[in-house]
Amino acid sequence: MERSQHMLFFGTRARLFKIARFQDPVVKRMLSKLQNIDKAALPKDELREYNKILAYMETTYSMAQVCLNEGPCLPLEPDLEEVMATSRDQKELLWAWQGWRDAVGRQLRITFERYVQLSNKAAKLNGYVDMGALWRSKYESDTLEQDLEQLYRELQPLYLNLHAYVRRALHRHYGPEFIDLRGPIPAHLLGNMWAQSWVNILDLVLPFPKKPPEDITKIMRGQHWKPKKMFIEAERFYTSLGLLPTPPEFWKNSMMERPTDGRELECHASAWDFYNSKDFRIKKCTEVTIEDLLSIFHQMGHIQYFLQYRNLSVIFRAGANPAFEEAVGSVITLSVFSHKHLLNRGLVSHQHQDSEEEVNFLMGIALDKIAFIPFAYLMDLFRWKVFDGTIQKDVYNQEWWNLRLKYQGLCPPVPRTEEDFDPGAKFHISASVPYIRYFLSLVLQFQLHEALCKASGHMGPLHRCDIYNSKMAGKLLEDVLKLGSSKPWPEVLEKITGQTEVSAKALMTYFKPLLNWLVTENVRQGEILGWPDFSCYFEEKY
Ligand SMILES: CC(=O)N[C@@H](CC(=O)O)C(=O)NC[C@H](CC1(C(=O)N[C@@H](Cc2ccc(O)cc2)C(=O)O)CCCC1)C(=O)O
Ligand SMILES: [Zn+2]
Repeated sequence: MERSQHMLFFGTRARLFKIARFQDPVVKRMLSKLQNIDKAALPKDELREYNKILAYMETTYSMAQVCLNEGPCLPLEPDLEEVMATSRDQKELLWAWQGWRDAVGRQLRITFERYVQLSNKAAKLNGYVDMGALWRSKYESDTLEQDLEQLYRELQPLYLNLHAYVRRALHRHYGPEFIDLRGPIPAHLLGNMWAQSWVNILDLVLPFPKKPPEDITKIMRGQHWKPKKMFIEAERFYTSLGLLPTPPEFWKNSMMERPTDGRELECHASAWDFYNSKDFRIKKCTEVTIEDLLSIFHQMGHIQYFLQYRNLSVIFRAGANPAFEEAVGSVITLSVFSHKHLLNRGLVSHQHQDSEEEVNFLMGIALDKIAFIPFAYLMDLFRWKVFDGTIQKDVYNQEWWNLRLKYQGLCPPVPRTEEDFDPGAKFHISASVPYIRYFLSLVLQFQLHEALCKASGHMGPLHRCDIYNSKMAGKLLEDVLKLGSSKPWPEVLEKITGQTEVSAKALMTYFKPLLNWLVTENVRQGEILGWPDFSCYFEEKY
C-alpha cells in the first residue's frame, strides 16, 4: 500500500505534463515511466481487494502440500520437486503431479477470475486496453508479438527434434502403453512438475550411455559444499570479471537456507533490491545440488544489476527490459556449466571431453534450455489471451492444455475438467509474475554469451567458452548494466553485440553439433516430428 501511495503521488503529478512538449529525451523517458502506476491506479478499496487476492494466491501456492495416505504431507520444495526429478515410477509421478494441482490450482480458480477483472481495470486506468498490453509495453516495441512468433518459428525445428528423440527414450523406458510414438508426451514424465526443464531425465535419454557425465551434486556433497560456499562461489565469478562485490548487508540480511524455527516461507527463490543503494538480498531455500548452484548464479545476476545501477534515479533502477534482467545471471551460468570451468573449479575430474561426451554435454544443456522454449512462450500467450478476453473463464483449463499440446507437444496424464486450474499450479501465475521475459532471455543470453566470449578472446566452439577472469568481457557487461533502464534496450543491446535486434543465431550456433546428431538419430529411427496423434492414450479409454 505504501509503495502504491508513493507511485500514486508521483504518477498523478507526472500526468500533469504533456511529454510531447519536452525536448530532453531523459526527461521524456522519466515522465512516461512515472505515468505508469500499475495497480496503484485502482480506487483504494479495490486496491485493497487486489492486494488481498495477490496475497491469497501466493500464500495458497507457498503453503500447499500433498499428503500421503497415512503419513507426512510433502511441500513442493524440496520434496515434491525431488519426486518429480528422481522417480521413474509413473504411478508415483502421477500422485505428485495430480496432488499438487488438486492442492493449488483448484483452490485458485475463482480468485483468479477476480484477479483478471481487477488487473484489466488497473490497466485501463493506466491507458492500456488490458493488463497484457501493459505487460507488453515494457518492451517498447509495437512488433513484439510478431517478433516473438518469428523467434519461436526459428527455434521450432530444434525443439521438434528434441521432443521426438526424448519421446523415443521414454517409450523405451515406460513402454508403448504410456507413450505413443506419433503422439504428445504425458506431462508428468519429464522430470519436472511443469515439464519446463527436462534435465532431470538426462539419464534416460543420454545419447552415449557408456560415457555418463560426472554427477556434480555428488561431487559437491563429497567436497562438503554448504549453501554459503555456493553463494561465495557465485560472487567470486562476478568479481573475477571486475564486477562489483556484494556489500556486507547482503551477507547479513539474505536468507540462504530454509529457516528451521518453523516459520512458514515462500520458498521460490528471489532477489530483492531495497532501493536504498545499500540493502540487497536473496531469499532461497538452498539445497546442495548443481541445480541450486546454477540458480544462485542466476540470482546473483539480479544482485549485480541492482549494484551496477544503484546510483541511478530510482525510476531507472531496472533492467533495459525485463529480459535483460533475466539474461545477466543466465549468461554467467553458460560459462559456469562449461566443462572447462567445472574442471578449473574442481567440480569434474575428466581432463577432456571426446566428441561423444560433448554430445552428451550438449544434450544436458538442451534438456534445460531447448525444452524450456515452448513453455516460456506459452505462459504469457495464455495470460495475454485471458486478459484480452479471447480465453473466457469457463474454458481456462482446456485452453491451457490446447496451448500445452500445440507448443510443447504434451498432454495431461489424467483427464482434466474446468474444476481444475492447472496454470495456477505454476508459481508465476499464482504470483502474477510475467513470464515472456524468460523466453526472450533464453535467446538473448546466447547472443550476449557469444559477444562476451568474443570480447574475452575465446576461440573455438561457443559451447566450450568460459569468460571467467575476463576483465574485457566484464567491462562490456558493466557498461551496459550501469545504464539500467535509462536507455531504450536496442541501444543497450548494440553496445554489447553491435546488433539492435534479438537474434536466435547464436543459440543455433551453440546447439548446431547437437542438432546434427539429433537429426541423424531421428532419421535413423524413422521418427515422426510433431504429434499428429493429438491425444494421450488414456483419452481413448474414457
Ligand atoms: C523481487 C523479485 O521478484 N525479484 C525477481 C528478480 C527481479 O525481477 O529483479 C526474482 O528474484 N524472481 C525470482 C525468479 C526465481 C527463479 C525463477 O522463477 N525462474 C523461472 C524461469 C527460469 C527457469 C530456469 C532458469 O535457469 C532461469 C529462469 C522458473 O523457475 O520458472 C527460480 C529459479 C531461477 C529463477 C528469478 O530469479 O527470475
Ligand atoms: Zn531471474
